[in-house]
Amino acid sequence: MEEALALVSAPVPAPAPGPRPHHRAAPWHRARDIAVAAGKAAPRRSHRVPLAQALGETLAAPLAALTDLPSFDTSAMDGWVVAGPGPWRIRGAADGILAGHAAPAPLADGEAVRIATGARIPAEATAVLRSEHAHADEAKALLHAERDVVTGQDIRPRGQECRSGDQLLPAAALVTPAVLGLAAAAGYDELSTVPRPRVEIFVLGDELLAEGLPHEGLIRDALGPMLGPWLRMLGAEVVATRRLKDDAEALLAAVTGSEADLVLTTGGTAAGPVDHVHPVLRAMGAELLVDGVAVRPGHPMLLARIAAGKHLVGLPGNPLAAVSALLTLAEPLLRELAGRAGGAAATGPYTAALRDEVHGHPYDTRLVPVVHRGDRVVPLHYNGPAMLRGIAAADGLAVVLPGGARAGQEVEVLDLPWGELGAGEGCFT
Ligand SMILES: Nc1nc2c(c(=O)[nH]1)N[C@H]1C(S)=C(S)[C@@H](COP(=O)(O)OP(=O)(O)OC[C@H]3O[C@@H](n4cnc5c(N)ncnc54)[C@H](O)[C@@H]3O)O[C@H]1N2
Ligand code: MOO
Repeated sequence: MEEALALVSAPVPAPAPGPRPHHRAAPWHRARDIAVAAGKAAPRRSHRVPLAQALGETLAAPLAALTDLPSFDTSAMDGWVVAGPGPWRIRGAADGILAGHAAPAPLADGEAVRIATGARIPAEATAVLRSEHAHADEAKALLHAERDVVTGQDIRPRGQECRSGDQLLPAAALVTPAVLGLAAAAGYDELSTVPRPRVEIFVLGDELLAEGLPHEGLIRDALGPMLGPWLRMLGAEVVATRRLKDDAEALLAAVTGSEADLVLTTGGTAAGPVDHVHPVLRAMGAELLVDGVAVRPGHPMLLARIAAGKHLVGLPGNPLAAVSALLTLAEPLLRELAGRAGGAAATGPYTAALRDEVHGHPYDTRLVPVVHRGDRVVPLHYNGPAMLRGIAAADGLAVVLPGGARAGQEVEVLDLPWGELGAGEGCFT
């Protein structure tokens, strides 16, 4: 302890004695708004990447078609392409016209030729007959239709889906596998996207073990294995997750040396003798944008601007408090930095009715793990600040305002990024 206090004293200023005053705690919605504003104020970035690397990023500019789609009149079916009314004289080679072939010779009125799905329609053709709706006579000279033929049937005209230059998707659209397919069809080899924000994670704590069972006051690090994958699901590139001892000098060196857009620290946010995050931020001359939030769990969370366009989010060490801070401060900031805020992926919070009553905190907002069941959300037990058992069975966090919420009351819900995978039936409710 002596040693730890000595380390904090020079050159990093020691924390103020006694508990940190709470007058600076921002209301929960205000804290999120500040995180959004911090993200919006950061410089916009974009890069050009091959299609395969763009997955999960957002479009930096609208996606305009580089070609008509389809780029030529094309057959929608395997069968016969005909000109004029039938019956038709069967023309030419047995194979007919195949997809990928050069322009076929024009059809004369009264002619039919075999055609494959996706093949180019010859000039003067009027319709395509599916093979199952037509038959040739025994001599294979004449083709007869087996049902009425409508002009233009089963021909996809050039430009049916889009014309070259048409806007296919707006800027900020999330690049999904379907978007990669559309971009390729529309002629793109590369896309201009917003790069994933780079995040570096520093997990603080002398008491943390990287493997094995807890023993002699040491506990497993629950945040290192959780945060990287979670941040990737939020669209971040995690450059590293490093465990640091409770050492102010080491933390200062790590934070100042980081090239990430967002540094995440875990632990050390409170006012204990080895809680070095505040003193390190002071030593760096960082600007504290949020210093405590009126939310349970996680109230010592903080957000600081540590350099132009670079931020630090301090997550409290209690694991559920860290999740609360991740979703309160890091998620909205990253959504802005990743350019996801304006796109269709930005569904934002919504409301749902609680199945059961949730007791409130007298002054602070509570974030409570819930799981969707039908049109209701069920609050989960094991939601204490040090517990992950509730959140591990959850697919959302309910925002319970001071005073609590009755059964049946609508509350705001923050989806967890794996919600669509579905949470298993838990025995926790
Ligand atoms: N005097 C006060 N003490 C505390 C206050 C306060 O307002 N005044 N707030 C409490 C609250 S609320 C929280 S939350 C914690 C926040 O603590 P820190 O951010 O400083 O975190 P630590 O003290 O380092 O750790 C707290 C707790 O979490 C465990 N921990 C830390 N890292 C991990 C990890 N990676 N995996 C699993 N568990 C972790 C650590 O062992 C502690 O048990 O402060 C309260 N105190
Ligand atoms: O933020 Mo603390 O999690 O209330 O224990």
